[in-house]
Amino acid sequence: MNYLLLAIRHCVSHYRWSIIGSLICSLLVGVLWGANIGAVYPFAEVIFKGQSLHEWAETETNNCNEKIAEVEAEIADFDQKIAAAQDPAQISKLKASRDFAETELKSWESKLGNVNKSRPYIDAYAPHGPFNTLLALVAFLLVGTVLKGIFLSLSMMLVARATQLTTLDLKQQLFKKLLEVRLGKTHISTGDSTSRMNGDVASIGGSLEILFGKTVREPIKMVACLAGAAYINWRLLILSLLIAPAAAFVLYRLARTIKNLNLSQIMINARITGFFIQIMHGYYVVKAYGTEEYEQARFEEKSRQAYWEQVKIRFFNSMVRVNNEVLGLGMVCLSLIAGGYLVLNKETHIFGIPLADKPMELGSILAFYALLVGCTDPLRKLGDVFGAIQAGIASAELVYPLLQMEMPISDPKDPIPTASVGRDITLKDVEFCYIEDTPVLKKLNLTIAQGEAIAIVGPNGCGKSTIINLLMRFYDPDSGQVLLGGTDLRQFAQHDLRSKIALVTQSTVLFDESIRENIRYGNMDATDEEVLKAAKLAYVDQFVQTHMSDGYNTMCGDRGTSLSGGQRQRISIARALLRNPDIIIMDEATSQIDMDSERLIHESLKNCIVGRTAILITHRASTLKLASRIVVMNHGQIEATGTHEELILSSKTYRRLYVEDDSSSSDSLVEKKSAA
Ligand SMILES: Nc1ncnc2c1ncn2[C@@H]1O[C@H](COP(=O)(O)OP(=O)(O)OP(=O)(O)O)[C@@H](O)[C@H]1O
Repeated sequence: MNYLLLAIRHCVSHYRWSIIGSLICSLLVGVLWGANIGAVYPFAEVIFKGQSLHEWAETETNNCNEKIAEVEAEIADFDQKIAAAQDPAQISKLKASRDFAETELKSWESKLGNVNKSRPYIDAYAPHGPFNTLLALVAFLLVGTVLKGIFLSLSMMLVARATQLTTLDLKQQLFKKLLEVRLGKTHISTGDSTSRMNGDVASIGGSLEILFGKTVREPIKMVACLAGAAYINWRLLILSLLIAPAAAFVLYRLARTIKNLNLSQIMINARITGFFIQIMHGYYVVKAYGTEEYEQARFEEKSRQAYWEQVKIRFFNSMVRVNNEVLGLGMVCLSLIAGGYLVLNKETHIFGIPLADKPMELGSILAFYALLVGCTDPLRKLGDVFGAIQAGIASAELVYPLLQMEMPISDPKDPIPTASVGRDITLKDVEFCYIEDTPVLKKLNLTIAQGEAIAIVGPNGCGKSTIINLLMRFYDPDSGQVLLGGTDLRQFAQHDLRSKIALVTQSTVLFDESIRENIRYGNMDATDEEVLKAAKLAYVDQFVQTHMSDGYNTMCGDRGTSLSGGQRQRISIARALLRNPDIIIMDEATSQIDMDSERLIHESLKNCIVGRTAILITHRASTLKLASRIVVMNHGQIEATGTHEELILSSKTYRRLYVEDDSSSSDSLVEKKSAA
């Protein structure tokens, strides 16, 4: 419950007036519910005795006075007998009977007091004649029900406002957190993130709505009924509630089981979501390799697990309902037996246990039963929502630890502005591994002077992109330092650092927005003219004018899939150019550019890197030519540094990658690399 309490606290502290308003409305609903059921008492009195309220009050007053006189006489009799008695045992028995008569006297006096209090109102307002009284009661029931409906609706609206706004806040916080904590070595899968954001937040919102709605309203209704029943006969009520502790224990055990089942269900659903997203992304691979049936079978296996968990949850939820219905029925049965015995035999005791001060009348026992039956409806409704609350508790146990997760990559308290340092980059004794004991970078040292353009080459998996990950501070090194202008990157605010860098990655990521907006992503403040200028420089304009019917408004599709690989890369280069960065990083940024465009784009890249620190990870000879220095990496270390000519002589890895084929052909270089 702890984590759900955080959601409750948020809801109450941020939307307190809605919650207070809903509580007041719920209270009124409860009172009206009890009052409507309590109306059975005068209704029964009128129907069974054919009296108006005036006559009833008259009869009650006379009846009470008679009873008071009778009991007073009894007490006086007991006093005489006690005074005359010798045997201590008999005296104590007489005293006990006298005490009981005293209680009965008080009860009649209290009833007389109540009747006397209500008489002025009955005299002033109550209708005359039994039928008119009946009509007034029916009108009271109708008005009560309409008012109850109005307050119920108000309460539901106010609760919905508070809980939906809390859900919205939670989504915002979670979105912000997911943007932060997926950096570094924290592994949060897409399936888990999606599941937390959609299913779990909605489940928390749903259980808050129930908690502030039904779980407040229904118990108030129950309390109103129990209070009415206690007013009629509290001893009989306690007897009726004897079954409650056992039912509460069963409920407690069921709660734990349902919560654990919900946790496991959420995990399975997250795996299904992750699997589904993966298959949708790899749709054409599935089709091309004809693995539909295989994937269908995998999907079915995962879905079946979820199905079984769901069946178990449904079973235990139904047990809650059964438990609550047994509790409700048990209460009514116990009171039926005991109350029936008292009324039929005009008794006040069962097995010597006093259950009533005076013999119960038909009207009061009927009202008592009606009030107990009035408790069973809220009990049943609470049983129905119990499972949803347990699901909310389980979801909160997954969402809140994520929200409280420390940022794996954090900003310093007093960040140094990047404007105050140079743009030279140094990697000093950098060691890094993604998985423990599997080093990717090993004591790596590299310096890139301000304004220098270097190319990094090396076989697949040697750690080139990992250097970029550290430069962008997507990860921090395990040991050693990455420095900008001599200052450790950890001393800068991440936003400030990244604002100085433009990154073009091999797998271009475009959003399902227009081409214009995808370019503008590089600088959200750029004007349309600036966007167009960058687009022209990156040769986006060329294909937009000839191929795109909607021009720059053409939508790029889900992850840019409506465009070709080369078109996507050009857009991402335009995006980088628009950023006007101090440092430019190109990770295989031109691998999909066609031969025609290659020369033109390289002209624009050449202009782009002038005066900037540039890091080019490339397999293309033409891009290599843009660099003043080439760094050769192998097994997470720098093997050699130099110009193309120097490296041919000094580096075995470089020779293996670039010289054994015709180095003037960019195509052959790419092929050679792909085979590596
Ligand atoms: N997120 C990750 N989790 C675990 N291991 C990773 C992760 N990213 C990369 N690696 C591993 O780190 C090593 C270096 O990867 P990196 O992407 O830096 O290589 P690269 O030189 O850029 O390769 P390529 O030329 O193929 O792009 C590889 O062995 C890779 O499997």
